Amino acid sequence: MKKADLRRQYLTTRKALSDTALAEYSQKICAHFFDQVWTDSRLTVHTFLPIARQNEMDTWLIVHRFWHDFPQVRLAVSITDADIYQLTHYELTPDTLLATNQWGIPEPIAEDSLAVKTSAIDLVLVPLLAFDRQGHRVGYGGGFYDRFLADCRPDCLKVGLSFVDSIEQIDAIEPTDIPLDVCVTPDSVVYFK
Ligand SMILES: Nc1nc2c(c(=O)[nH]1)N(C=O)[C@@H](CNc1ccc(C(=O)N[C@@H](CCC(=O)O)C(=O)O)cc1)CN2
Ligand SMILES: Nc1ncnc2c1ncn2[C@@H]1O[C@H](COP(=O)(O)OP(=O)(O)OP(=O)(O)O)[C@@H](O)[C@H]1O
Repeated sequence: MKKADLRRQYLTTRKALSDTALAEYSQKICAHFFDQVWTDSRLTVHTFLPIARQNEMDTWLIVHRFWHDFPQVRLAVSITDADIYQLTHYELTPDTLLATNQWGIPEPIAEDSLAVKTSAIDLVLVPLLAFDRQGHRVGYGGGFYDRFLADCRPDCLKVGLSFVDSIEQIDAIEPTDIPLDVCVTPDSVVYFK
């Protein structure tokens, strides 16, 4: 199936999720991530912060678990520059003030935050709408994560978080598409290599 069709279909599916289902799926994904994916050698972890109106995975559950149980881990989140399709990264602490951008994404305020270099990131939690058996993904179509992941260290672990199971195959994969290493769903953890 083509990316544009998948995007439409899975945006509709996700927007129809009840608050109860959203909370249950988010809790299951969070539990699988800590039980099966994260290891304590990964000290700088990048996450997205959820767009509430898009019913994205509630990554705040993961953030709070890190703050509470693993305070040695440095969390990083991005500011999105839509003009150049670039993400720049900053530390996220319990004291970080956030402002919501035009897409409903909570972002730190650059002047008040410590910058984090892409090369320092050990693990990235990747937002997606759908993924396939090879680890390819479909996002909102901006190519923000393709560019970001291309700049990450080769040993940086790319972890997709998905409410749905893998589909057979995403068509028309481009050379710029960076595959995931692993994807966590409410029911399973899928490794691609
Ligand atoms: N939480 C989160 N942060 C993220 C991403 C993401 O997918 N999730 N991104 C991943 O790359 C980047 C932002 N990408 C985006 C690209 C387009 C739209 C957008 O056009 N939103 C429309 C509605 C889209 C629709 O419903 O069809 C809007 O808000 O009006 C939003 C975010 C960086 N940060
Ligand atoms: N490293 C790159 N350099 C230049 N263009 C790129 C790069 N990566 C992706 N693109 C372009 O960005 C566009 C959107 O890519 P794609 O449809 O894969 O987005 P997506 O993965 O769904 O979105 P996102 O990464 O924002 O979640 C494509 O036209 C692609 O060619």
